[in-house]
Amino acid sequence: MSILNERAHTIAHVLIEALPYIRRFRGKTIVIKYGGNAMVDETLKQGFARDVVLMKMVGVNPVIVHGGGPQIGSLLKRLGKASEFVQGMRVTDDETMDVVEMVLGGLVNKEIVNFINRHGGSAVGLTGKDGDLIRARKLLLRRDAPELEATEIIDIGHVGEVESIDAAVVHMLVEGDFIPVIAPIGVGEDGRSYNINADLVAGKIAEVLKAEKLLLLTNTTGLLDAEGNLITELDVGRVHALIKDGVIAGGMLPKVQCALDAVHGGVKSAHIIDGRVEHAVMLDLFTDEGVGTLIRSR
Ligand SMILES: Nc1ncnc2c1ncn2[C@@H]1O[C@H](COP(=O)(O)OP(=O)(O)O)[C@@H](O)[C@H]1O
Ligand SMILES: CC(=O)N[C@@H](CCC(=O)OP(=O)(O)O)C(=O)O
Repeated sequence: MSILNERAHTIAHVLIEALPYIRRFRGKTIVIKYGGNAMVDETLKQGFARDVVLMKMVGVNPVIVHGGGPQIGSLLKRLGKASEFVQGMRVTDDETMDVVEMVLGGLVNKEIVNFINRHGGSAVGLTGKDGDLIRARKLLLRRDAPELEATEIIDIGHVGEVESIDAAVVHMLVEGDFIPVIAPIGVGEDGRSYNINADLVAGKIAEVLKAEKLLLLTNTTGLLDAEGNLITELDVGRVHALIKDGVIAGGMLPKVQCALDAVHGGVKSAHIIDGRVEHAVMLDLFTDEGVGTLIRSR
């Protein structure tokens, strides 16, 4: 076979391999959590934008929820403010909340929108304030304090949890063939802004939209065990032990929690994948190559 024929053969093979997946996902909603750690360079960002546009073009409805933790961290650093996390959540005082809103609702959100639109899609950026999409309440963390034989409540400022989602604006955009790009900022009953972990927002949105799949793009090959090996499918019964032993920690805590909540809430499956791999979204959805950690209800 000539080199040209060989190339044509490979292209045909790849397209044919995608066919059953396109048929399966056509008309369905896929919620993609695009973590700040997966937005590391231009090539990856362009690859992500192309994948999302291709999904839309073949009839799948992507809804993006993005993070931006490292991007918030770097602006805080430039402003001389330290980043502090408790149980994977950023301690958010008044000044930090302003920075979070600027970075997530402004810089990061508009960059993703712009990338998608430059690659032929029609993306629209929103925060949870637009259309009253994400109603939030203050998140109070709990920590067992054996020395006091009690549970300690920790207040970490303007950090919220999702109280409710009004997805009307998202439905409207999807029906109009737009790609919604959502920043994880919620609004309280009193009109205050809340900084919400992006994984938690993605999980709830996936639930409310009855998504076919929740894809969580991060900076590891997936969930790793104590030896650093990839856990390809998460056994729900194992989760508590993994948390108790400190194997699931930091930013992986809300990720695993939201994936479990989403599948219990009706999302068919959740997948934690490596966003540092070029075209991670396309590989996961349209080929047999999907890797990472799969979480599904039993
Ligand atoms: N068991 C685990 N497996 C993989 N990553 C873990 C685990 N426990 C903690 N982590 C940490 O969680 C991080 C991913 O969470 P996070 O930094 O919040 O990413 P993102 O910005 O993509 O949401 C990993 O880079 C890793 O440092
Ligand atoms: C409360 C809380 O921690 N909010 C996160 C929101 C951004 C986020 O979740 O970004 P990644 O997905 O990139 O980590 C933060 O301030 O970093």
